[in-house]
Amino acid sequence: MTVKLTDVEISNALEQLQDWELTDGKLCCVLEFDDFISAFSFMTRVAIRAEKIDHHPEWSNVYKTVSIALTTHDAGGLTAKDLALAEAIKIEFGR
Ligand SMILES: C[C@H](O)[C@H](O)[C@H]1CNC2=NC(N)=NC(=O)C2=N1
Repeated sequence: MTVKLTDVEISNALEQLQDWELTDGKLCCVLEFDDFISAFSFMTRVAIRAEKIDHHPEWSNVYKTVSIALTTHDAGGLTAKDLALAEAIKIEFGR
């Protein structure tokens, strides 16, 4: 059973994660790349990391923009798994 983060834990996490905001209870960001191939290769790298930690993003890609929303469906809110995936995304984005 995955434990939901508290409001304090969420606001602490948001302070660490620049580029991210809370929208409808999900951890969201919109990332811009130089071109489509950079955006899509980023998504491929994140997909491999997501599969390894068994936690998957809700996301979409339009040309060189990738929009991401993280939540834990099993828990009905944000958990440590979302923070772990956000960290992996941050590493792959390069900040
Ligand atoms: C069985 C498996 O662990 C679950 O279905 C996982 C897979 N990836 C997941 N990803 C996300 N974002 N939320 C989940 O609740 C979730 N559950």
